Amino acid sequence: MAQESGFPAMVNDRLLRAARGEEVDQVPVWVMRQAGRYLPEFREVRAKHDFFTMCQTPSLSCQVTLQPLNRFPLDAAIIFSDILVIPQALGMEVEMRPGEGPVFPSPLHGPEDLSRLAPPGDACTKLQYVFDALTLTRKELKGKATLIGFSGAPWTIMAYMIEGKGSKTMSNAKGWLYKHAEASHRLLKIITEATIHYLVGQVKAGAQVLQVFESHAEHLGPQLFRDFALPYLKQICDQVKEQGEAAWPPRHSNDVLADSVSQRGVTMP
Ligand SMILES: Cc1c2[nH]c(c1CCC(=O)O)Cc1[nH]c(c(CCC(=O)O)c1C)Cc1[nH]c(c(CCC(=O)O)c1C)Cc1[nH]c(c(C)c1CCC(=O)O)C2
Repeated sequence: MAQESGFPAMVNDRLLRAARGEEVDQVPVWVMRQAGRYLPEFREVRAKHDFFTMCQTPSLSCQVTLQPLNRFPLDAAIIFSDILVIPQALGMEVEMRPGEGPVFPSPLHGPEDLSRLAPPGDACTKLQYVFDALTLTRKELKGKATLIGFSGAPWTIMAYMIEGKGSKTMSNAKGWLYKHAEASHRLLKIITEATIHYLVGQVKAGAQVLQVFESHAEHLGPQLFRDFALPYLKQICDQVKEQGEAAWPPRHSNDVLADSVSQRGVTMP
């Protein structure tokens, strides 16, 4: 594990052990959105900085990632960032509006808008700040908890890029799947390629476990999910494992991945 050598030894590897199917003394615990507004110390930092400025500043990202661990005996830290940094790296503007959530001022209206996107291979060079935040946080954790990296899954990211904000029905994004199936696959491929580079970069930077959030899976029936979500999730799992192999002992986790890929929220040991 060449990339691992620069980091402190693990004092608590409960989550890593469980992810590999090994025995653990206790069930590992971490919390969805464990860094966030419920913490007064988070709100204090947030009052002074724009959301994406916090994501883009490794010292701030590290600080708020560690805040919940200072209060609770959690077994993992999930890096403070957002799934929408991928559309940003592809050249789209995203704002985090208080009380409203994420908003894209110029979402994708039709297939002709795909020409606005930056090449996916270049996207990661713009996300160096996430890699720096991961490396810093992994060191600061001093082995007391597992560091989790993450991304959104392609369909979920595509839906945001088209809807431009949260939506109860995702009707515009679903409309693309029917009206512009070929362009939908082109967009999903772009997001998939950027995401693979991004997740491999996260592993190299110090992430020990990856989560891929398919938060909008609920809007797809089984057939649409099989056509527009599953192949891209599988490609991400296969290629990240292949390319991240030097940083990742390839144990029996492939089977876990294959089985869990159809679930909402894929955890990659
Ligand atoms: C869909 C999605 C997003 N972001 C994320 C998902 C996938 C998980 C899920 O299904 O919920 C993932 C995410 N977003 C955030 C994290 C950080 C790590 C952690 O869990 O502690 C993670 C893992 C920070 C955040 N991301 C966001 C906040 C709150 C923003 C603020 O402080 O203003 C945090 C801490 C904002 C965000 N970001 C997103 C939405 C819809 C919102 C608005 C919701 C809200 O306002 O609570 C997009």
